[in-house]
Amino acid sequence: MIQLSGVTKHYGDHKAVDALSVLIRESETFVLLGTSGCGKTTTLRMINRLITADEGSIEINGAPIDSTPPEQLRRTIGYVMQQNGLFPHYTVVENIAVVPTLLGWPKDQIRKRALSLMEQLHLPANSFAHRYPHQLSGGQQQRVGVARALAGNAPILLMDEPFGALDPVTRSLIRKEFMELEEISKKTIVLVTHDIPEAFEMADRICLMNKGRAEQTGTPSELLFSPASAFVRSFFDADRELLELNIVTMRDLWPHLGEPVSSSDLPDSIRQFPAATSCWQILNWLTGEQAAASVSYQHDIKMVSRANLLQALGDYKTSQYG
Ligand SMILES: Nc1ncnc2c1ncn2[C@@H]1O[C@H](COP(=O)(O)OP(=O)(O)OP(=O)(O)O)[C@@H](O)[C@H]1O
Repeated sequence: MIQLSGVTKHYGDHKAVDALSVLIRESETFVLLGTSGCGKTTTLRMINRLITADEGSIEINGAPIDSTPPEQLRRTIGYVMQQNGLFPHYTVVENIAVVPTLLGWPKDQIRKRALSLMEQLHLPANSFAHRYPHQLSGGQQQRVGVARALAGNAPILLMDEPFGALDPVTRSLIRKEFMELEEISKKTIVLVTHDIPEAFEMADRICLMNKGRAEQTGTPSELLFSPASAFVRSFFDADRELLELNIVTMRDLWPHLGEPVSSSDLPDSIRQFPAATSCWQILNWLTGEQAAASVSYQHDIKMVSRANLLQALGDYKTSQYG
C-alpha cells in the first residue's frame, strides 16, 4: 500500500504537483493519467525518492519513505523508465543482473533469474544474452528494461511511459505480453501514461491528473460513466465509443439481453463466450460470417446478435449516464 498525503512539489514558482492525496492499494495496477506536464512523472519519482517532495508525506505500508535510505528503498521498488535507461556498456544479462547483484544474490541464482526473465520476455538467451543495448531494437531494449525492473523481485513496480517510445503495434504486443507475466499479478504497479486506451487496458484504478492535482481517482468505468467534473468528462470524449465497447462486458449487459435459452436449442456450431467478454470482442466475432454468438453467465445462456448487442449497450449506457 502506498499512501500519498498532501504531496506538493514546486519548481521555482511552478507547482508541478499540488497537494496530491492518493491511496494505492496492494497488488493493484494504478495508473497516473493526464496530458503532458500535469505532474505524473514528478509524482512517480517522488515515490522512489528520485525527487523529494516539498510538502506532504508518502508512506509505503505505513512507513514514511524518508525513514529508509534512498538506495535501500529503491531495491524494493522496480523502476522502468521511458527511454529504458539501460547501461550502455553492460550486456543484456549484466543489465538485468544489476539489482540482484546489489542485493548480494549468489551468482548462479542471478544467472538463472536473468535467463528465466529473458525467456518470459521473449528474448532467447542464445541470441540476446551477450548483446549490448545499442545492438537491440527499441522494443527489445524496453523488454530488457522490464526484465531489469523485475529481476530483484521487488513488490512495487513504478513504470514511466514504459511503452511510450514504441510504434503502436510493438507497443500493444509488449503491453499484452507484460500483462500476461505471472509475477505481475502480485505486484503493486504504478504506471504513468498519457495514452487513454493503454490506461483503460491496464488499470485497476486510474488517477486522472490536471495541473498537478487529482481530478478524479476511480476504476476506468467510474471515470467514464460517472465523471466528477467537466474536465474528466471532456478528457475521454474523443475515445468514448471505443472505451465503452472495451469496458462494458456481457455481464453488464446481461439484464438488457433477451431471455435465456436452453443449451439443447443452440446450434452446435455457435461459439459460446463467458460473461466477462467485452462488447468489443463479441462485435469483432460478429463482423464475419457469424450472425450470432451465445454468452454464458452463472447457469444461463443467452443468444446475442449484433443488433441486440447494440440495443442492449444503448440501454446500458442510458442507465449509466442517466
Ligand atoms: N527539473 C525540473 N525543473 C523545472 N521544471 C520541471 C522539472 N521537472 C519537471 N518540471 C515541470 O513540472 C511540470 C510537471 O512535469 P512532469 O514531468 O511531472 O509532467 P508529466 O505529466 O510527467 O509530463 P510528460 O507526460 O510530458 O512527461 C511540467 O510543467 C514540467 O515542465
